[in-house]
Amino acid sequence: MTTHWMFQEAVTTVVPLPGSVEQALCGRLIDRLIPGNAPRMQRLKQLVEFVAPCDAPALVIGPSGSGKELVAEALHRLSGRRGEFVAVNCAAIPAELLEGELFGHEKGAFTGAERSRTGLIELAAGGTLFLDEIGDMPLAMQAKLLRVLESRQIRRVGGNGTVSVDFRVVAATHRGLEAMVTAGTFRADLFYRLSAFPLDVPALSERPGDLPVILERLVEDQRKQTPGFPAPEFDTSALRALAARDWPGNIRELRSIVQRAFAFFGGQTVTAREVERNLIQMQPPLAEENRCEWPEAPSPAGDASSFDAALSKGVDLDLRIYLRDIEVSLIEAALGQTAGCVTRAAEALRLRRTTLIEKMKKYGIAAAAI
Ligand SMILES: Nc1ncnc2c1ncn2[C@@H]1O[C@H](COP(=O)(O)OP(=O)(O)OP(=O)(O)O)[C@@H](O)[C@H]1O
Repeated sequence: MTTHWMFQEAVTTVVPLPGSVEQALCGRLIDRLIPGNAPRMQRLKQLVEFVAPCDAPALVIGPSGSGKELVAEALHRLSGRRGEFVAVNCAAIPAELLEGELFGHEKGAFTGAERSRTGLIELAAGGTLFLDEIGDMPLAMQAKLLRVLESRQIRRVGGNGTVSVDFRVVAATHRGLEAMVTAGTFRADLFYRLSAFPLDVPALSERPGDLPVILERLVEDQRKQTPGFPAPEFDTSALRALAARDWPGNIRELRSIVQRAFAFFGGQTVTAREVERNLIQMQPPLAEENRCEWPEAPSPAGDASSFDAALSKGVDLDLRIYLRDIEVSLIEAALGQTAGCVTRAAEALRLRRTTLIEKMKKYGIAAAAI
């Protein structure tokens, strides 16, 4: 990946391998590009595979940090387009400079334009222009973008002639564009032009079952970025604790947790206790702190001698987390015995069905996965 241009934070480019080559080498490419197999992700990935080869614009919608740019990159990688993936964050470029950035400018077009410059749209020729945070694009610029999408021609700022450019637009937003259209802050015609293929990326909390595979990818990414640093290992209690959270910052927030885990627990096992106390509440681990060695996922009857032994070793116990783990183990066991039938599992646990469903949602337990 190379970074160009004045607003380096706002613009990135990726040169792809032809999708078919990667696909042949490594199985289903989309699964490598976008980890996660929750039903909504499977549908999204199927759509991406269908939509990728088309030239029509696509609009990726979803909360901040949910992976919209990853989806846009996947569209590009699977498109077979030979050009670059040029990503522009519309919210990060001042409104008065956005036109020059996108369309380029001629020498002397404005004060300080000492030489002519190719715009980002031209840079994306034969490739994909990714317009992130499209909801932040000023209305005047929206009108110009629509004209370019219709005509496939651009005019550099201060230039006389037009240049034809073959590029594909993928836009993304975490905002409700339809509401913006109603409020008059987003052009209806551009909205309909961009949303030829709307692609909905779910929040991380809507797919807790995907957390382990996403976490694995984030750990792998971090390991590549910091070679030589031992990676932490998350045990099943840690995975449950993470899956039970809301994640308002989505995968970006989970990435920060992984970075903390590398700093605090490189080469060690992370349990639910470290997740809560150190990675979420940000208490630095103390060298002399005893780590919880309680047996994980205990049987309902428990084993009094193992508890006695653990207590006599002075093991620190977080009762809340421990009891939650017991609850999760029992729910999983009941669902396992009833082949995932929630009604019968609720009967076995003497819970109301709705209570069990609420608990399954809270802990990220999917009946189908049992
Ligand atoms: N399925 C996934 N598996 C692993 N990592 C992911 C996944 N989706 C996204 N990420 C990572 O999470 C981070 C945020 O993703 P991304 O930038 O695509 O989110 P976004 O929705 O475009 O955010 P924003 O709305 O702020 O632009 C990135 O580091 C990305 O690599």
